[in-house]
Amino acid sequence: MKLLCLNPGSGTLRYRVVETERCESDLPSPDLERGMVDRIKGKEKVAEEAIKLFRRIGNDSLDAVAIRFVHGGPFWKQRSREIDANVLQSLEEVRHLAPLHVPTAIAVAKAIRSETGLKVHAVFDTAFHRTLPEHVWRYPLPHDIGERYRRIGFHGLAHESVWGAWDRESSKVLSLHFGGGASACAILDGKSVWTTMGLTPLDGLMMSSRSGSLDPALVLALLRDGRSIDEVDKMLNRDSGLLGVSGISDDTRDLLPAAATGNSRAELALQMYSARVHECIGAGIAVLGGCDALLLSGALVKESAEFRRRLLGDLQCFGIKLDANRNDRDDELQQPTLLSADDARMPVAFVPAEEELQMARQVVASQAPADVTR
Ligand SMILES: Nc1ncnc2c1ncn2[C@@H]1O[C@H](COP(=O)(O)OP(=O)(O)O)[C@@H](O)[C@H]1O
Ligand SMILES: CC(=O)OP(=O)(O)O
Ligand SMILES: [Mg+2]
Repeated sequence: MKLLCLNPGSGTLRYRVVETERCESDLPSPDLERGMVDRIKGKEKVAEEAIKLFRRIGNDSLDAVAIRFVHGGPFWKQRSREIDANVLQSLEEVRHLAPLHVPTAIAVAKAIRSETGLKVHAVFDTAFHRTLPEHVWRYPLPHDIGERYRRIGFHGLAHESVWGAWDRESSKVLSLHFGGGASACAILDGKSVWTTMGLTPLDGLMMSSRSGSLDPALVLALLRDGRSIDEVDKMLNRDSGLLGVSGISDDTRDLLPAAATGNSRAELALQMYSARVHECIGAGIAVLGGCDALLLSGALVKESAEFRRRLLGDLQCFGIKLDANRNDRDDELQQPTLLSADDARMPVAFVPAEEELQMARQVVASQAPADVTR
């Protein structure tokens, strides 16, 4: 099956055409066509780009389309599901739980469905985290709040694909993904056992325009001080993180040079981002009881040696030591690349997050009769 995988993130639209019969093979990339529309915001624009792409690739050369849904709503434990009007309605109901993602994915789904009679699959970024143990997924709230308000976890496509591309002999893996959103995932023998995002992808690490974790009473204080729910939602999701602190940009391609030329708010934003990553590396290692490999992925670490140094350069207490020659390169990392020194106690590597390939795998897996997530 020739599947067009569309991945609308918080800052980009990535796409890839995958021949699904080959997506599990270890042969050189089963790529037919792939790419990214960068620096794109707003659901209408993303949907327009998706349609342009679909028309260019051509209805006749495709068998189906898959769209990444960051929040799966009632389907969050499933790998994927064919979209129909009922599925779309259920996903509409969780648009507020991932406001940077779900409304856009819905707009893309509607646009593609109005263009073609091909099957369109929603692929869920949450399924990998269905193995979180209860003491991790449950919040310390009154017990009868139940499962509705629980940790779900996101970036599952990225974390699972990174784990799958790494040496599967490693039992304890800490995966750190840095895109517009950022999260960590502790993986024990291939299963997600802890992750920093929660009920929504606003939780955990500081991000490009998202605050990450805060004192929950701060949200109450903002509301009590007269801001509306929508204003607070916008502040936390769109006006915070690197953008809010720096006041310049949500993009490390702007902030790193600004910090280098003395912009103190750009420097502060980058320091705060790294400090939260340091805290979560400590937490992840504690959760796993050690760590056989620390794996980095995502656009922010892919081509910036300096950013990787900021994140990991000062963590020798954990046995983390970047090798200057391996890390300090100007080119974009494309393949799994060891970054740590030979005498480091903990291997550190960059591993590309093949989210679109993982989407194709999830569509295939959920069509198999034995699929456990159905
Ligand atoms: N070299 C780069 N290419 C693309 N994005 C980058 C790069 N360096 C930093 N970024 C930041 O990373 C974000 C893109 O991350 P990515 O994971 O591709 O997208 P998304 O978060 O939309 O999934 C951009 O919004 C931008 O702020
Ligand atoms: C889950 C999430 O935040 O995704 P992205 O990094 O693609 O915005
Ligand atoms: Mg992304």
